[in-house]
This record gives sequence, structure tokens and C-alpha cells, in this order.
Amino acid sequence: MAISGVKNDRGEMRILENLDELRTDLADYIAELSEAAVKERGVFAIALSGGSLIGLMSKLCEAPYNKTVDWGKWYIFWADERVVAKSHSDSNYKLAKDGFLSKVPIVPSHVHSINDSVSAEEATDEYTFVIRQLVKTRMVSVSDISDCPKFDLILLGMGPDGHVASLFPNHAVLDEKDEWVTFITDSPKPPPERMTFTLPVINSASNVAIVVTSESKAEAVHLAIDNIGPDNPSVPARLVQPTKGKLVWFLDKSAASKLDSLRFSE
Ligand SMILES: O=C(O)[C@H](O)[C@@H](O)[C@H](O)[C@H](O)COP(=O)(O)O
Repeated sequence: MAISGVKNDRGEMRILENLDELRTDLADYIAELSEAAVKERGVFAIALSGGSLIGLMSKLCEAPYNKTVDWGKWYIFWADERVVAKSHSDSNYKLAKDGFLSKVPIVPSHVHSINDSVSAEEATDEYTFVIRQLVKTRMVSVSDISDCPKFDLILLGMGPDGHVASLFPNHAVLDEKDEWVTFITDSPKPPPERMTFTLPVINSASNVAIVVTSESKAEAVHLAIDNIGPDNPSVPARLVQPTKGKLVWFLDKSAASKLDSLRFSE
């Protein structure tokens, strides 16, 4: 049976029996947040990542969500993007377009992907500018405690090394405090050039979900969630701590298998 809604100071944990249940729970969660944001603000500003996350969002493209979600009010962003052409198989934009955006009626002008025809640095500056304009018009809300944008939802995956977005273990990018969006040119996971939201932006969101599946990530899940000592930059996912927002972990049983709460309760 799925263990759902367990809470500790690392957020809410939703541990699902299998991938099918996880897909359903994730679709419900996103649809509910969309409904709440549209009711409150008239729009829903959501940031996506790459990797297995997009496939795990697939139920949103099916009934009832394809009909019930207010797609016209969605504004799409990327929490991280690989600096490659949008037609390249490494592109997070392409992944999301093929697997999700092309299957639901999102307004094309609401899709804010990075410029793939300039350098990583220029693309980052442009992306920051785009977000700034949308914050001005409140299509993206603003945090009341930092000057950061407050996305309604930031969706993250996590690698077996504990990275989220393109924030890699022990990388200087984890110390970025001033910029909203930044870039790296030495990603340990190919391709090397990436643009990423910074921790202050991730931690200013109203909601952050980290979606993790498979046994290969069980140790990183344990290190990111369990009480194993002071936070440190060797597990970036541990540094995801929304200041006022809500953090939810979506885990399948294999990814959750090394959590203290599960090991000791079985
Ligand atoms: O561009 C990227 O590489 C991703 O945005 C990255 O942060 C991803 O979410 C994790 O690496 C998990 O990927 P998987 O779920 O495929 O393991």
C-alpha cells in the first residue's frame, strides 16, 4: 500500500507503490495547484525540468485533466535547460514539447523557453529579462521576503548524485545568491553547458515538487531527506528548502527504500 502524506521538516513525502500510482498522484497534485493558482491569481506559472519527470507527467495529457485543467492560463518556464538547439535530443524544451506541451492546449506565447541561438551567458541574461518582465506584470508572482520571482510550482527531478535542476554537488553554482538564473559550462552530467534557476529562486516558490524514482537514487533520497547531520553542498537536493512555500517529494517505493522511516517501520 502506498504511504502518502508523511511529513517531516524536509517536506511532505508521498511514497507510491508503483509508477502508475505516482503518475496519477502527480497529475492530481499539479491539477489542484493549477486550479488554486488560477482561482487566486488568474494564471499558473510552472517551471519544468528535464529527465524522467516529463514522462511521469503523462497523465495530465489524458482524461479528465486534458479537459478539466485551465490550460489557457498556464505559463511555462524551465528550471533548467541544456544549452543546445531546441531540435536537439538533449534539449529539455524538446523533451517537454514532444512529451507534454504538444498534447495539451497551452498557448504557444505562454511557453518561455531559452534562446538557443546565443551563448549560455546571453541566453541566461535574456531569460532573466523575460522573467523580470513577467514579474512586473505579475504573470509570475513576487516573493514578499526576497526580490525573487515566486513561481506557483517548480518541478524538479533528482539525479543519483543528489543534483536538482543543474545544481550539481559541491559546485560553485550552489553559492549563487544574487542572480535568478545562472549558467554553468562544466556540468558533470552531459551536456556541459546548462542554464539553471538558482537556489534563491527555487526556495522562493509557492510549491516545489521533487519527483524521484528507482533504486539507483535510494541513497541520494536518504541523504537528501533523513536527519544525517548538517546540510552540505554534497547533496544539492537537501538545500531545497522553500522559505514560505511547500515542498513535496514524490517517490516510488524503490527510491524511498533507504529512508529511515521506512527501514525502521518494516
Ligand atoms: O536537464 C537535466 O538534466 C535535468 O533537468 C536534471 O536536473 C534532471 O531532472 C535530473 O538529472 C534527473 O533526471 P532523471 O529523472 O532522468 O534521472
